Amino acid sequence: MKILSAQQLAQADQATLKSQNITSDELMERVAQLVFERMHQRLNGAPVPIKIFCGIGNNGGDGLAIARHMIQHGYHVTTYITNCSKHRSDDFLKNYERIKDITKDWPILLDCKDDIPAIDNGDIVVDAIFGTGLNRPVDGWMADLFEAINATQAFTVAVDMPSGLLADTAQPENSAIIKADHTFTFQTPKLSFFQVDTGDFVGTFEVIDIGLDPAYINQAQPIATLITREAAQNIYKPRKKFTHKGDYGHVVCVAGHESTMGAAVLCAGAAINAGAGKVTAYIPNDGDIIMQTSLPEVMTLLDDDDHALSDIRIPVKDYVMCIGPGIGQDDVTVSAFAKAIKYQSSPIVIDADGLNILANKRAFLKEVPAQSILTPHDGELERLVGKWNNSTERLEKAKELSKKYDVILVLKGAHTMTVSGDHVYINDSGNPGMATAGSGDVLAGMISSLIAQGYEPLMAAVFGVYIHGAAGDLVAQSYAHEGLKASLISNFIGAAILQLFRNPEASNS
Ligand SMILES: NC(=O)C1=CN([C@@H]2O[C@H](COP(=O)(O)OP(=O)(O)OC[C@H]3O[C@@H](n4cnc5c(N)ncnc54)[C@H](OP(=O)(O)O)[C@@H]3O)[C@@H](O)[C@H]2O)[C@@H](O)CC1
Ligand SMILES: Nc1ncnc2c1ncn2[C@@H]1O[C@H](COP(=O)(O)OP(=O)(O)O)[C@@H](O)[C@H]1O
Ligand SMILES: [K+]
Repeated sequence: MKILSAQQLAQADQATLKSQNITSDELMERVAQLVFERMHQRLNGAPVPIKIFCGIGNNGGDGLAIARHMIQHGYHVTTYITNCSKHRSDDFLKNYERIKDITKDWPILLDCKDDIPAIDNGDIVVDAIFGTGLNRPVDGWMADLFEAINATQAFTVAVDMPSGLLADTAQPENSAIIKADHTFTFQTPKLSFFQVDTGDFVGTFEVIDIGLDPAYINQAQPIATLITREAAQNIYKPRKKFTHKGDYGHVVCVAGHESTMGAAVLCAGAAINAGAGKVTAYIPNDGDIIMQTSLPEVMTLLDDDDHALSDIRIPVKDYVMCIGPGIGQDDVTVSAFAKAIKYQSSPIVIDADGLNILANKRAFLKEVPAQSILTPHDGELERLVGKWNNSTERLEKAKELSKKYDVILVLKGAHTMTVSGDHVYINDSGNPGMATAGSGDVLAGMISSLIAQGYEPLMAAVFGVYIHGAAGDLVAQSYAHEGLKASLISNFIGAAILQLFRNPEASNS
């Protein structure tokens, strides 16, 4: 699913008015009707007090139109206008008149801190103050109002976006933002919904298709793409009947150190579980028994050193290298790593200590083959690109690194972002149970496995990340977040691929 910028959405809005020959007021009415229907479906006429806060732009106009529908359906609605600017939009003013025609009274105007109404924990708050038109930080009494709303337990529903949140530009520190429990967002989700410093303000969210001009949406270059189940289905490559293991590639996992052989086992195991034809683990000599007893399907190549990797020689043709899980940073290993990546000419996957070595010895970055995949968590990313002040800057720094060295970055987190030049793919599967030791090793093995099977590196990363999260989601259904561990994610890779094509209704029955 495309993620468009606030500016693109405003253009889509204009294109829609033209192509569908409707007025902006009619579009606002359509939007309000769609939000109202969803709220009505859930509330089912409940006599709960609903407090709708409306700004004076089009987001406020939406709020007023939603309020009107709710009042007409017998809901207990109080409508407030936050009188925060002299510039009232035309469609706000039309809806301001219309609601008065129904209630025979004007909505309550809020002008200062003293006007902020009491909000009870049992109320429902609808936030229609600011949407994509926010153009400066919220301050003064409006910030006090946001704080008052956030301080209550009242269930808060945001219209299009939580007010105070920017859609796709850097959010200033300590911004006043309404913390929504649920957000009805229009046409496409916004980039800030997926960023670690802003995503929590959105609560759960629902994308409402408001019927914006398909021609505009189709040609628009998205600022990011959300990888949903449907997107993952389209990337999957089914196997052909007359094939053999040679068709599914060979992964060599260069991994492990005396106290971290588990990382090598997890990485190689995930490479096998994700479908590679053959997997070899290149490990310190003492790791042989551990690997061979843990994973009978995996072959081993042993380093001369018992405890660490000291000289990585791989006498095998045509393989995909995955290097880094649990290798440590002993001096011998750093030199061996440099030599190993220098001899690679096709894309490899670099994770964990492989990334830390690259951060310490930046000259090695030039030796990384084009289109290789680097899979940093935020600690590793910071070592590679330096500190950032906000998520927008984090993403910009990652794009720069990706372009400078022609590599693909998998920025791991709650919504893992795969960055290739200016293209960003945001993952929509996974859960907090996956924040557990070794789950990154599993991901690195999976992505290498997919490259070995013929997926282009970028698609291997995007699809691998999705299936990794989906496997984690299946594990969580039986083991809860707490019981989820890395080896279980690996064991559920096949189930996650099956689940991609299972009819969700059939699987519930
Ligand atoms: N495109 C679509 O798909 C569709 C969009 N639709 C809806 O329109 C929404 C966008 O509406 P919008 O452009 O009128 O902007 P909006 O968010 O109401 O805010 C602008 C107002 O706020 C003010 N203001 C801003 N910052 C402020 C601050 N910090 N503190 C105080 N004031 C501040 C600013 O005032 P000014 O800067 O002029 O003084 C201006 O008056 C969008 O989110 C969606 O809900 C649908 O109806 C149809 C389809
Ligand atoms: N809150 C979360 N929600 C979804 N996925 C998560 C969350 N936290 C971590 N993950 C995923 O778990 C994995 C953790 O990787 P990493 O930090 O490298 O672990 P390790 O180094 O222990 O192997 C990543 O794929 C990341 O996206
Ligand atoms: K809002």
